[in-house]
Amino acid sequence: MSADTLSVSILPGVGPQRQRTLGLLGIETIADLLTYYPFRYEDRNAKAGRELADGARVTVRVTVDGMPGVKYRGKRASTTMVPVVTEDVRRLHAVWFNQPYVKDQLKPGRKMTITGKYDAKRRSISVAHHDFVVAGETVHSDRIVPVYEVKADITPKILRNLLAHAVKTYGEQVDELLPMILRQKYKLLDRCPALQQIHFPKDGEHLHQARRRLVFEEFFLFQLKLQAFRWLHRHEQPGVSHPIPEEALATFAERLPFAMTGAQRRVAGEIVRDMQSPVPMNRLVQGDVGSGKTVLAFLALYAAKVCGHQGALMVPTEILAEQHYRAAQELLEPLGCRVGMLVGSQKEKERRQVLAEMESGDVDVVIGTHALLEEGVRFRSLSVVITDEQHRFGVEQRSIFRQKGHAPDVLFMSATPIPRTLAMSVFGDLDVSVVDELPAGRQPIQTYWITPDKEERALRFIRGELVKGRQAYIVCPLVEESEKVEGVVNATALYEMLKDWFAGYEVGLMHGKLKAAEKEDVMRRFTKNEIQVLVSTTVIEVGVNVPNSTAMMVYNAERFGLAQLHQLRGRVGRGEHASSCILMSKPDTDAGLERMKAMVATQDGFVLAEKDLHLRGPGEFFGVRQSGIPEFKLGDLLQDAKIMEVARGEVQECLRAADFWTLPSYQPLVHYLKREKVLLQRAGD
Ligand SMILES: Nc1ncnc2c1ncn2[C@@H]1O[C@H](COP(=O)(O)OP(=O)(O)OP(=O)(O)O)[C@@H](O)[C@H]1O
Repeated sequence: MSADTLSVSILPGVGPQRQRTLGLLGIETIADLLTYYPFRYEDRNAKAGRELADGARVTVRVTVDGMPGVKYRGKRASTTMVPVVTEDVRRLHAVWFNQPYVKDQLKPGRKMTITGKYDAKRRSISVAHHDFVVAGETVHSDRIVPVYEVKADITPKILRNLLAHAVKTYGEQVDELLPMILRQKYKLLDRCPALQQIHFPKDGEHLHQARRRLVFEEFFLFQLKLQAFRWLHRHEQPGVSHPIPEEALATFAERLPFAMTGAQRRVAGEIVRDMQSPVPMNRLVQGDVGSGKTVLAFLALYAAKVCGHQGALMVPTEILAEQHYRAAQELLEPLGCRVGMLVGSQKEKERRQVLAEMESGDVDVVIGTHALLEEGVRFRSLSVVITDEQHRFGVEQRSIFRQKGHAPDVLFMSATPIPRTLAMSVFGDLDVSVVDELPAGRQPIQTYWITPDKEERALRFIRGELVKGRQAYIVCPLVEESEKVEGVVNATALYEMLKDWFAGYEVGLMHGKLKAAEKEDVMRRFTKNEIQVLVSTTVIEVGVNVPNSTAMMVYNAERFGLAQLHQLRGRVGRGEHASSCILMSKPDTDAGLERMKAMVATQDGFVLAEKDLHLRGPGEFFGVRQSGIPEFKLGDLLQDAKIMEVARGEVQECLRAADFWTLPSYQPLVHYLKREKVLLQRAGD
């Protein structure tokens, strides 16, 4: 068995309790542990007293130079202070907060290495970490020290011990995935020394080399998954060719209550061309919020039916499935398409019926959630698969979905503008269409940023919209009181308050903790204008479409990222009426302030995404749900963009080689693809 699959429970000192905590940190196997990377490093190489900079976190070697004193403030708070002298004879004070017990160890003449923040005015260091020097021994802190996220009984020290043991015992046994030829070409460390150095770096240069190797590996494997998926897709001939008659397209366009925009027509043309070809389609449709992507998805589903096949649309939430189901029924049923829906919360009887209809071909189009991926879900002849907000479904899931048809055409829809600087390397495997035009007649959304003292004025403004017959969303970060965070509004309390405020109108409450049926009911009533004000958490952020809503107010707007605010704002301005978005916040950071300003300044999702990326860095930008891209453990898409480019090119080369799937040196990669379910194992493999 390779170390990749061994459980951490084989490590000394890991009993059931620690194993559980490790599990909470996402560490189950030895491989998980070895790739549990530090989130930062501290340079604990000792500095001389004269090199200390005010406010900096520093490490110095000192000798205790007097008696320690402890002052108590109240029952628990204490300050322990002792005079010390540095090796270059500067006198300072070392200070410990709330650790009175260190006093006993601070004997005059004792040598130690302390790390902490230096205050030049007081000439003191508030100690966060100390190590006493035992005669003749080198101190462990005199180097670059990794800092990990830890939890409960897994302290930094325990984690480090486990890592030391794992690296030593199993480091040699972890699978080396990168082919030798690439390691040589780019002078990359082997995997074992790289893991050793990333956790226990000898110095800055070793750390740099370790990181370079592991980031390359991470990006390479990411690209491999993407591109192998596409490769298989293309080579699994024959795909389905859809000879869509011109008249069918014309009929579809006539049924629409509006004329398509130029951008919609262009993208529709690209989709139709892909579908006509026997090479399976693999296309991403990117479009800003409200640009009208849904109709393009429906067109593809309809085209499948016209050609005698079936189409499926998979969306991330039941709210969306329900919304698209209703819209698809309205548009497609008069065109002779039978539409079905499959979601997790359906009653067994309903579910069985729709499953039977899908298998027999009694439904042509199915809209659903993850439930579509389950075993036992079968189609008579699935030829088009569409996933909305594709990033929420990994390659593995796409692969499972694809197996339910015979090399079906695949279309991804995304409302997340991925900054152009990154799109190339991240969507390296897809053809991309951009719906870069909003439907005619849309009025710009007026965005206001206000401070909380203007809350009443804003609510009065919203009432004004209701009087005009419009509807409103009021969004806040938390669901209920129990999650209480100082100064942050929760939906349940806000709902209670606003019911009175908007007396005479129906106020609804929506959040992720409601039962599926309740959510559906609230959403249906809001869509029908039986509810005028919807108080909600961010569950409404993706795709919800109620064009009569013209006002949105966001409480604690500082708690949301730019991309998320943009998505939220996109829930209004979807019809002919002028709309407004009021962001209420008192940002306490510069970045928060910048976000508010950016939201007021522009409505262009691409501009905002670029800004967000630079304000927060890719880690956080891509970490949020609305992102677009998986999180990387180590790689940083901005800083390491070059490595991603190179990895992408190398993967292309590998896959181009005729013998990729059989050559022994690539076998570890082929096994990796099987393990990751990109390459589904066939019986007998
Ligand atoms: N060409 C058009 N002319 C007028 N209205 C349109 C046009 N295309 C779409 N619409 C309408 O615009 C609204 C938004 O469209 P849709 O829901 O498809 O947006 P979307 O691109 O999916 O946005 P989001 O990503 O925010 O969900 C819908 O009410 C839709 O009926």
